[in-house]
Amino acid sequence: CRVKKKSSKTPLQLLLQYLLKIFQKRDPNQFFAWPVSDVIAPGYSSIIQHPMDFSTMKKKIDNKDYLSVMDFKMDLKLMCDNAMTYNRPDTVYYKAAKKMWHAGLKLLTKDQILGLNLPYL
Ligand SMILES: COc1ccc(C(=O)NC2CCC2)cc1-c1cc(C(C)=O)n2cccnc12
Repeated sequence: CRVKKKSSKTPLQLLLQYLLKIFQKRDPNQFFAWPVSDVIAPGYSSIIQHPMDFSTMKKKIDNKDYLSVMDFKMDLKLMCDNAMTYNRPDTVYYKAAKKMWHAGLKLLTKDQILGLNLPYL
């Protein structure tokens, strides 16, 4: 008999998936979509100790690694801080990270989240 794969998501997973999509839309060039490699960014892995990107955040949502929106917000900040550490202020990556973090600060507040019209809130 076929074992039914349990794919139902918890309310937190549904919320974080929704929030992740909002931030990914703000990265049309997909600079934050995948881990940064040493090939495209020389010396990256020796400068950045804790890399983070949207694909890793997606995996963490699916693995239920995030216990709160705050955990998710910390990884968004880590991703942006990494980009503002490795890249100089005049680069597209630094500027994109700065904008991304400001968007994160504005959206990831209790009022903003409770104000989202989501069925599971
Ligand atoms: C997954 O990361 C990437 C993926 C694609 C690109 C990319 O399309 N770059 C083109 C725009 C001018 C070359 C850049 C990056 C990229 C992100 C980053 C970050 C986030 O630091 N980065 C730093 C130095 C050089 N390249 C990058």
